[in-house]
Amino acid sequence: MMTAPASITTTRRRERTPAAYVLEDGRIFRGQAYGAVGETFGEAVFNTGMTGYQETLTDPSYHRQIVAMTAPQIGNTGVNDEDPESSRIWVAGYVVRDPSRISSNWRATRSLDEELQAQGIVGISGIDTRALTRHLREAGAMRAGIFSGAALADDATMLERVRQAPQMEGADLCGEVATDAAYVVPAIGEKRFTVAALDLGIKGMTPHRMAERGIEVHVLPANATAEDVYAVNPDGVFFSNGPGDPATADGQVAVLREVLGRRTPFFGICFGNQLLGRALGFGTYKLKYGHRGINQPVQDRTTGKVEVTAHNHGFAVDAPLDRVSETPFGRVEVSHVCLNDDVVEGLQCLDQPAFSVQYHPEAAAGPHDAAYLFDRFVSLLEGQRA
Ligand SMILES: NC(=O)CC[C@H](N)C(=O)O
Repeated sequence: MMTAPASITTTRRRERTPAAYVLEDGRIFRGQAYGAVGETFGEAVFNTGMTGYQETLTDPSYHRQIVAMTAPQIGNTGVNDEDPESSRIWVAGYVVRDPSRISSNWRATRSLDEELQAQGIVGISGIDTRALTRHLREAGAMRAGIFSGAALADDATMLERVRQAPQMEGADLCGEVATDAAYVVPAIGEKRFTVAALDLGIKGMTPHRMAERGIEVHVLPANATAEDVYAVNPDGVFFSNGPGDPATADGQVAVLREVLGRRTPFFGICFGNQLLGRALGFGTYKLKYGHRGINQPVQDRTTGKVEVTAHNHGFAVDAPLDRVSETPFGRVEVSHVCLNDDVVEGLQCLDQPAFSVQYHPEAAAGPHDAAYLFDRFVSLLEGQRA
């Protein structure tokens, strides 16, 4: 008799536990419990990536968000020990159309359903995620809740609970996901530079991409001061991605202004781009439904090239696309723009060794089109030394 190869694990068909996904505006989707049974609240968002669900689930920027996957079948390659971007799943809840009942991959150690249950992540399956996505595109991201098991109640009660949950606008969340203690990611091969990286919810691949280029990365807690930053004697400073509303991060903006004042090379990703925008004097605003996925077209305006890029942002920088801006730290231009909707995707200082992007050149998951940005950072570090 043939035995199944070790790489294939099958998931027991779960008994159908009814679940409801309740949106703040009263729209309700009914399906079955997926992952843990119970209740959870967060901002309803959708991700258009067809692969990379493990990286999505463990990206700390998804803290307090209920993520729906637009790809209809999720879980096909199970869960492995190599792809997580942090030590745990951060999404507040998970919404899928059709969970794969078979996990088939040579690296898989367990099924996604088992992993969601083990980490207590409440999810829902069997709902029309296309209708959900169309609704969120029309009505905008909003608060939501998943209810199953004993938490499933009458519609009015569930809706009331959703409407009591906190909003994403004004949420200060970096401190809830970032490291408490500083740590060092050593350079791979010969050490060329030291960088102080503020952890605002950093993904594991980011320091790795720097380490690959000879950078020793000192990852610092979100509340690190300028003194802490300069205590590591950095050749450059990096601000990471992270959850929540950038308008709340006044402490980090003050640190960044000091970095700019000292003309230390700076690179920011995502939340880090929003904070560079704020440090330069621009505002930030909430997008209607955000950009989340691994297939967003962005134009690098300095080269004219279009990149396919990974995104996870619900806020954006409010900077003019059509002209160079004068700021207290010199001239600045919008270096990258999203071709779907003209949202600012990057800032380039013209009189400072500083730049940032709103998207994810570390590509975990996602295409590697934007990896050159880490090389641009290395050029800034080299330039400072010359
Ligand atoms: N990935 C990120 O850094 C996200 C930044 C911010 N929380 C946003 O939603 O826009």
